[in-house]
Formats: sequence, C-alpha cells, structure tokens
Amino acid sequence: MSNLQSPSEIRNNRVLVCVGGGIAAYKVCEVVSTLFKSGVEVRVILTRSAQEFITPLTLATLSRHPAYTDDDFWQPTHPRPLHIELGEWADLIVIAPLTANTLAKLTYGMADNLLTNTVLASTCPVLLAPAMNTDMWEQLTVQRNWQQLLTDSRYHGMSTASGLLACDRIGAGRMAEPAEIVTRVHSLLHTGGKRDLVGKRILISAGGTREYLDPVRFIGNSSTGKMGLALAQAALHRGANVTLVHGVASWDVPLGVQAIPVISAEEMQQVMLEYLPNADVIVMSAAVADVKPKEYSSEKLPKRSLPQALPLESVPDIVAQLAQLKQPHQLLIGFAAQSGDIITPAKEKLQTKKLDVIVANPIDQPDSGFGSNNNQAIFLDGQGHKLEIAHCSKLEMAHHLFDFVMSRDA
Ligand SMILES: Cc1cc2nc3c(=O)[nH]c(=O)nc-3n(C[C@H](O)[C@H](O)[C@H](O)COP(=O)(O)O)c2cc1C
Ligand SMILES: CC(C)(COP(=O)(O)O)[C@@H](O)C(=O)NCCC(=O)NCCS
Ligand SMILES: [Mg+2]
Repeated sequence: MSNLQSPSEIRNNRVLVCVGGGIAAYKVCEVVSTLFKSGVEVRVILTRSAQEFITPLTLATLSRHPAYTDDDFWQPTHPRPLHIELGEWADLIVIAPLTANTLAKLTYGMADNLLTNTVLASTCPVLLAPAMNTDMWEQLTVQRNWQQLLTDSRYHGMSTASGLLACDRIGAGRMAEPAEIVTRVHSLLHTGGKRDLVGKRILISAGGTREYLDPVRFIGNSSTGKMGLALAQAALHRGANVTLVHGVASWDVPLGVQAIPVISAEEMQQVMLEYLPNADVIVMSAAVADVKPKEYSSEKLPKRSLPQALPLESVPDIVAQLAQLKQPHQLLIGFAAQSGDIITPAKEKLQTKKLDVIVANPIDQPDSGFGSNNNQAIFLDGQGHKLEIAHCSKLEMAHHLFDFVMSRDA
C-alpha cells in the first residue's frame, strides 16, 4: 500500500471583505467576526455608502485591524498605493452586499473608489454576494451585468434567496446568509477558485435512517448528516451538479443542491437506486440503520404492550447494491465509522463490498465523527493508495476527499 503525502496546511488565509452600501451590510459584521474566529486574516474596505449603514469602527474591531475607506485611498502617507497593497495582500476578495451600483462598475471595469480600484489591481478570486430590492435585482440591466460579470472565471457568484426584504416586499434579492458566505469563503480558500467538478453529477447520501416500531419510536443512530452536507457544499462549490439524499436533518440544504429527504433505509435505497444511473460519483456517507423491528404498529403501542425483546430483521445493504449495479466509469465512495482499529474493518469493507474508495473515520476521538463539525480520516482505494487526513473541519475533509478522487482520476 503506497502512502500519499499528507496535504499541507492551507496557505491561503487572507480575505479582504468589501462592504457595499445596502442594508444587508449589517450581516457582514457576522461574516467578518466568524472568519476571524476561524483563523482567517481579515481586512475590510467600506464604500462611502456602506458607512451610512455600518461604521468602520465596528469592522475594525471585529477584524482586529484598521478598516479602510475612500479617505484612506487618498491619503498621501502610504509608501505604496493602498489599492495595490491590498490587492497584492488578498488571497480572496468578498464583496457583500454587492450593490447594483458596484456590480455595474465591475462589469465595465470602472474604478472610482478604493473597492473598485483594489479589485482591478488584483488577480485573486472574487466572491460576490448581491443584495437588492426585487425590482432592482430583476432589472434587465442588472441581470445583464450579473451574467456578463460571471463569464469571467475570476468571479464566483452567490445565489440570492427569496423572502422578506427590508422594504417589506417578499421576493428575490435577499443576500445569502452569513454562514453560507463563510462556508463558500472556506471552500474558495481551499481550492483557490478551481472548478474541477464542473460537468460531474455527484450523488451523496447523508445522515442516519430511522426504522419505526410505531409512529413515535424508532431504531436510529447518532448521525447528524453534517459530513454529507459538507460533501454537498464542497462539490457544489467546485462546480458539480449535486443530489443529496438525506435522513432527518437539523440543517438547511444549500441553495443549488437538489435535496431529497428520506426516513427509512428502504426509502433511501429506492432513491439511491433511482438516481444511480445518472451519477458520475456516488458518496455513501449516510449511516444506514443495519436492522429494523420485524413488526410495525400503525397505532402507538401502549407502554405495557411494548415487547421485552424486540424481534429484528436486516435492512437492505445499500452500498453493496450500488457497488453491484454501478458501471465501470462510475466511482463509488463508502464510509466506515469505527472505534478502535479503523483501518482493518475499512479495508475489509472496501474489498468485500467492491468500493472504489473508502473513508475510514474514528468515532472515539475527541471532536470528531457523529455530530461534530470536525473530523479525521484515512482514505483508502482499491489500488492501494492511502491518505491520512488530520483533524480538520468536515468541509475541509470533504475537499480533501474530492482532491484525492480527482488526483486518482488524473
Ligand atoms: C436605505 C437604503 C437602502 C439601500 N439598499 C440597497 C440595496 O440593498 N442594494 C443596492 O444595490 N442598493 C441599495 N441602496 C442604494 C445604494 O446605497 C446606492 O446605489 C449607492 O450608490 C451604492 O454605492 P456603493 O455601490 O459604492 O456601495 C440603498 C440605499 C438606501 C438609502
Ligand atoms: C435586509 C436583509 C438583510 C434583512 O434580512 P433579515 O430579515 O434576515 O434581517 C434582507 O432582507 C436582504 O438581504 N434584503 C435585500 C436587500 C434589501 O432588502 N434592500 C432594501 C430594499 S429597498
Ligand atoms: Mg453500516
């Protein structure tokens, strides 16, 4: 078995957050604070209008660094022009909220303030989070500019959501939520903006299944589906077309992912088999219940009628079935959550179930596995490659897995 080199620590870590003059600017404070707390170095630029909504002092305090405005742009005291310095410094620029005005300027390469000059004087990826009143967002001129700007691969656009706007209207144009912006930032810092999964259809299963005994009681497990969610986010951010088949979950499905909720192993089996023929990559990260109660009562069983011992039967082995039915060009990735020795059972599962790749992850390590936002794992493939990934976020783990898969492809 050959050991691939462990991925080095992320070097890209510098994010320049540019705030435009919209009411959604108030949410960018949260973005800056969360990024800082996750270890990202943050600098902030505010446009003249952004300062009508939030203050440079707030953003300077949250980012632990002076915030920049157009007054700084024109200061004669910089040894080198500020927009050049900031443009060279940034690994990633985030513009949130992106106003109709700044969108138009970027589309036409205009540069009349610190924000637009810095974008033109840099080459890093730029993440755009538009926010506008519905009529403004749907205006032909605005939509034309948006489509035009996104033809430049440097720009990464966040979808707007529909809902209540600050003008009391309900419609399109809501800015992506801070957590979604932060997740996308982390993806872009990992990938440097590459979209290596464009054209790939990725089918992911996530979460635990439930096998009901009666309408309220079930056999389940502690899986929260966070690993599957992270896989869906990472794949989406790299350009894939993503279908996420998930058990009962407490998180929101990311905009742009086709989500299919299921409850039992049999339902999951049915949906996975239905979507299998159209998938290029299948990632089975769900924790499927291995057994179910033999009998189901459609009425809630009174306590006194509950059996002392519960007769059980097996549920379908979904991953084994997928392995049997898949075509040679399709890649099947399984997960093996284990305590103690994680490698031996994972190798066995890889071979007996005929998977292409298996992710062995420990469930007895601190802050890893079920329910945690973090994980650690060892990837194994059928050709004998092995890659150990140290403790990191589940999103980071998902990216490492796609890196591993893509490097095997190449
Ligand atoms: C109360 C208020 C709310 C605004 N909200 C938005 C908005 O959500 N989106 C937008 O594109 N413009 C909005 N504007 C208009 C922008 O502030 C204006 O177009 C400004 O020139 C943008 O400048 P900037 O792109 O340099 O930040 C708003 C203006 C006001 C007064
Ligand atoms: C303003 C806001 C951030 C409020 O979000 P919230 O309801 O979650 O507090 C959200 O509605 C949004 O992103 N709106 C789009 C921009 C907007 O409403 N502009 C002003 C309309 S004139
Ligand atoms: Mg299992």
